[in-house]
Amino acid sequence: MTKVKICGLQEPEHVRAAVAAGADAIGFVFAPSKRQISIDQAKELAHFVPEGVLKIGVFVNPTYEELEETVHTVPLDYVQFHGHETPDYIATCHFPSIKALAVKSIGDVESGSKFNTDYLLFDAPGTDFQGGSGIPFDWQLLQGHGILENRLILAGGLNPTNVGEAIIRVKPYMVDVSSGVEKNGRKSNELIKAFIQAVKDEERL
Ligand SMILES: O=C(O)c1ccccc1NCC(=O)[C@H](O)[C@H](O)COP(=O)(O)O
Repeated sequence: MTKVKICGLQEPEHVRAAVAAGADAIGFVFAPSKRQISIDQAKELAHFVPEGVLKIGVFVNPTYEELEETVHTVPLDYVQFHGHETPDYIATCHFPSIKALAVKSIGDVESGSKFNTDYLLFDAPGTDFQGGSGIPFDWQLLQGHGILENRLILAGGLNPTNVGEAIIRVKPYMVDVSSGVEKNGRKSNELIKAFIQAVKDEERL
């Protein structure tokens, strides 16, 4: 089944809801964002994440010291690089990792081959590439990139209504959502449940 990452969680009730609904991964945003949390908050939230559900930290251009402290304190399973980090920088960090790339053209998709990370997350472009925009990009740009299949995480504007079609068209290893499971700027237990159910329903068809 396509794996699911619920990103930008800030409150215990939403972590619990995501885990109960069957999320495979939980994302904590440490980068400047309306969803940013501190290392101590993430450590508290991590108590609600059982073994087997991945804890992924989202960073934008972090220092090695910041990564090391966060990975060990929370603790995290993966580091998600969401800024302008170079392949060399990521390689020297030696953490299990995900590189996020903003997709405007086929060249952006192809640039993924430069990164020796565990996964590549393809997201919508922002103004200065950050994440959590809630805007989808042209999935057509990812079609036919089967070589990425087991490393491909699809993000950007997914929601309970469009995730089924996204899975059919892109066949990602994992789907990632943040805005699409929020109501009035806050995560919604109902939408988290609906999103994960929509992924499961797609697999049953
Ligand atoms: O979510 C944020 O606020 C954020 C801020 C800065 C860098 C990355 C951020 N999010 C990373 C994610 O993995 C999001 O889930 C991904 O961009 C998809 O977001 P959305 O389009 O809102 O579903």
